[in-house]
This record gives sequence, structure tokens and C-alpha cells, in this order.
Amino acid sequence: MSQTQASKPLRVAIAGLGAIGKSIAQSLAAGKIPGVVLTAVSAKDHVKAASFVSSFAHPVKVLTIAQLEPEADLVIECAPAALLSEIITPFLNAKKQVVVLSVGALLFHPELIEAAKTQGGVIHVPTGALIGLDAMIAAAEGTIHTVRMVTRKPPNGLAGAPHLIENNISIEGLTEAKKVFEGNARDAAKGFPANLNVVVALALAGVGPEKTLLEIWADPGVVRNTHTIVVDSDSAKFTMTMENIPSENPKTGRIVAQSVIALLRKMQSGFKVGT
Ligand SMILES: NC(=O)C1=CN([C@@H]2O[C@H](COP(=O)(O)OP(=O)(O)OC[C@H]3O[C@@H](n4cnc5c(N)ncnc54)[C@H](OP(=O)(O)O)[C@@H]3O)[C@@H](O)[C@H]2O)C=CC1
Ligand SMILES: O=C([O-])CC(=O)C(=O)O
Repeated sequence: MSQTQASKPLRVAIAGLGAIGKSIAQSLAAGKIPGVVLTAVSAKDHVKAASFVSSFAHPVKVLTIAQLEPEADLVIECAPAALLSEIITPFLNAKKQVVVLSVGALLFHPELIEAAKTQGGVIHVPTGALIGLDAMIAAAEGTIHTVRMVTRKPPNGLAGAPHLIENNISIEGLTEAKKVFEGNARDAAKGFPANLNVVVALALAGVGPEKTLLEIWADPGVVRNTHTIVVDSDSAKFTMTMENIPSENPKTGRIVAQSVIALLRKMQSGFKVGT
């Protein structure tokens, strides 16, 4: 339905007020998308969150995660990955829509995808910090032979990842690029749950997490989170490079929040461009 046809506004809740959540909240509060209204947020620190939303023109409730569902038609999950199920399950059970940013965590909760497919709720995975999901989805209608991705991040965009800690891989004081991971998207999601959602989105759009291959480099020579993807399929061969300017969270590109705003705008519009 187009926004002009819509009788009621789409009520949106945001779970997690970090780099992504705050940016989306500000855009929605500024009325960037007609027909979409921010009704509630959830955050770890409710006092800080209440102060953040107090400047908005319309009142926005600060609630616990469990209190969000009755307040919204759609929840945007942009919290730590461990909270994914807690945030989206009540919405899926109510046959509502969810937008998932912690995409990596979906691999370890197949029941959530199953619930969305069978029970009437909807999970949206926005393109986020990636490029070319439209081309991947189209190529996946035919046969995709190989998908390879190489990610280069400034070392502070990888700091603290479980894979580095468990394998005693130091990225302190690097003077040249260091390869810190080579494997598939499933193992990357396990080892880098807060850093490589992009490769999981790519896998879900294309050939799945086992066959989507990835190298990760801690590179003191880059200032942007840089993802290069090479795809070979029976319809096209394509190479794409994305250089993401980090947001206030060095792990997260600025474009991620904009991708969610673009998704909401597309959902509300009668004119949709892109696959
Ligand atoms: N799909 C994609 O392309 C991308 C996905 N991501 C993923 O999106 C998610 C959000 O990213 P980003 O905004 O950068 O992360 P941030 O760390 O900046 O924000 C997460 C927020 O969630 C808050 N939080 C922690 N515990 C709770 C809780 N119990 N209830 C509600 N909120 C809580 C944190 O609070 P506090 O700060 O107080 O701990 C923080 O403000 C992450 O999982 C990230 O990996 C990121 C980039 C790209
Ligand atoms: O995938 C992620 O979690 C974040 C990322 O690489 C980026 O923003 O470039």
C-alpha cells in the first residue's frame, strides 16, 4: 500500500540505541518517512535513553524489550547479537514485521527464520553495510558457482572479536596488514559476531553460509571498512567493493542506518526500485 493510501501510520519500535539505533531514531523523529512513526525504544540505560528521546517532537516511550511488542507494528533490532531472539520473537509470534541488523545471529537461530516462513510474521534483512544483495538475489535464481569476499578493517574495527581472543591473535600496533581469518560465513559469524554481519547477509542472499568464503584482514593502512566481493554465476560474473565510513561505533559503517531508512521508505512506497 502506498503511504498516501495508508490509513494508519506504521508504528515502529527500536531495540538498541547505539550507533545504528540512535541514527534511525533521529531520522524517524525528524519525520523523514511520512507514514512511519517511532513509538518506543529499548536501551540498556533507560535514563540516558529517556534524555535522548526527550528532544523529539513526539513522545517516544522508553521500555524494556518485553514491553515493546504491543506498542509497534514493526521492531528494528539493532542491539547486541545475543538479544536477537528476545527482541524479535514476540513480534513474530504476533505476525508482525521485524528488521534484523544482527544478521549473524540468525544463523544460530534457524527457528526464527522458520517461524517467519510459517507463521505469518516477516523478517527483513536490510542490505546494511553491504553492496549488491540485489545482484546476489537475482543470480541465485540461476546457479552461483562461487562467492568470495575479502574484508579489510582498521584494527579497532575488529578489536575484541572472540576469534582473535580464542586464537591469541594480536592486532595491537600493527604496521602492515595481517590476515586474521580465512573460512566460511558460518565460522565468521561465530568468531566475529559484532563485526561481519555483512558476510552473513551475503550468504543468506546467495549460496548459504557454508559456501560463502571470506578472508578478514586487520589493516592499519585503511580507514574505512572495506568489503570486496567476487561472484561467479551462470548469469553474470561481478566484483563489488564497498568502502564504509565508520560511524561512532568503529565496527559499524554509517551507511547501515541509512539502509534501514531506505528499507522503511520502500516498504511505505507504491514505487519500488531494486530487487
Ligand atoms: N547488518 C549489517 O550490515 C550490520 C549490522 N550490525 C549489527 O547491528 C547491531 C547494532 O550495531 P551498532 O548500533 O553499531 O552497535 P552499538 O554497540 O553501537 O549499539 C548496540 C546498543 O544496544 C544496547 N544494548 C545493550 N544491551 C541492551 C539491552 N539489554 N536492551 C536494549 N539495548 C541494549 C547497547 O547499550 P550499551 O552501549 O549501553 O551497551 C548499545 O547502545 C550489532 O549486532 C552489530 O553487529 C552492525 C553493522 C552492520
Ligand atoms: O558487517 C558488520 O557488522 C559491519 C561492517 O562490516 C561494516 O559496517 O562495514
